[in-house]
Amino acid sequence: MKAPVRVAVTGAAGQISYSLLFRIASGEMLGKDQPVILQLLEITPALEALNGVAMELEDCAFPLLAGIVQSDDPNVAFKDAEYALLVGARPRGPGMERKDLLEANAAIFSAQGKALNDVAARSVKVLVVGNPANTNALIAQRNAPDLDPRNFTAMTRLDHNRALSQLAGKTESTVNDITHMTIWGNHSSTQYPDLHKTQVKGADAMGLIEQDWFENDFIPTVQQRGAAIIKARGASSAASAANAAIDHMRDWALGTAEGDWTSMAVYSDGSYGIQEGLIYSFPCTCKDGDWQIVQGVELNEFSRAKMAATEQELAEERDAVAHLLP
Ligand SMILES: NC(=O)c1ccc[n+]([C@@H]2O[C@H](COP(=O)([O-])OP(=O)(O)OC[C@H]3O[C@@H](n4cnc5c(N)ncnc54)[C@H](O)[C@@H]3O)[C@@H](O)[C@H]2O)c1
Ligand SMILES: O=C(O)C[C@H](O)C(=O)O
Repeated sequence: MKAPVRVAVTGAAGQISYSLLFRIASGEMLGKDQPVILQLLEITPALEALNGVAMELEDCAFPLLAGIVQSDDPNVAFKDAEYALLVGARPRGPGMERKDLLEANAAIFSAQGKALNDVAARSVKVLVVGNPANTNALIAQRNAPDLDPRNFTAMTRLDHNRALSQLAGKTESTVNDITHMTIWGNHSSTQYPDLHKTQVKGADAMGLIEQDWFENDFIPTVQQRGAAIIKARGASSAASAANAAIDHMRDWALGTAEGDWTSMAVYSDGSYGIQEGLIYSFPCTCKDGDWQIVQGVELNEFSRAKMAATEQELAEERDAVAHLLP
């Protein structure tokens, strides 16, 4: 049996975590041979609820669950963590503007970035789920100067999975038939779900669908799917978000499928002309615990314009919190 690894999860008493933690503990994220110690962070008023979740985790008697730490102190929850899933965030309140939301979360993610910098494993793999996820990841990264910026990622895997299902439905295929899906940019309604390299049973997806469906149905459906779930459920997506977080971390740790890629919001190195330092979603492959941005994807004018629009939004989000960035 391998030695246990420490997996920190924030917002651990929330809706996403209620699905996520049980799947991490059962080995779905890091493999059925990898014991885990869960290090759970919550705000002080939620510690009692968190204790209830911890009791349920115990009651599952997961063979791979080697320990549970509960805390309201990021320096405790992130201590020696090799994986950190930052799920907890301040939700948008009544009358709150996007800028207010950015600022409220900037406080949380700068404190958590500092704590990761001080106490986490040097190779810690950080996934930010809490919204606005890309900019929260940027804030955490900028507050962790001793860690490699490549350690910080944000989640667009839910958008990627949504896009797979929409295309499978349209082409009367299954998600297993589809490869090379790409989400570019921000996890927001400006994201660009791109089918120009996507294949369905080895055939070009764009040859199987109409341009009108791509532009006026597929793209807005994927962009607006989070809002559609909120409208239908009266609460934001939770189980599907947890599932995407598992997929993102599993691929990062254990590798993407041979010959395919996934979508991850990662530290831009200037690839495809995207401003360096933004946390932008690109097509990525993962191997040996590391990710690479897929190079050489050809882009037409339509794609370039969509990619620039979502880049612009991320630059504006960064600028709105610039006074809080070190
Ligand atoms: N990236 C994505 O694809 C995606 C998808 C769905 C939801 N989300 C986002 O994920 C976040 C969590 O969603 P949820 O449904 O679990 O929300 P939730 O409100 O049920 O849970 C959030 C939890 O975070 C905790 N929390 C708040 N501030 C904290 C802090 N400073 N430290 C630790 N914990 C803190 C809260 O007490 C709460 O228990 C939201 O921001 C949501 O918008 C992102
Ligand atoms: O859109 C939201 O606010 C929720 C979440 O980010 C989602 O994509 O489901």
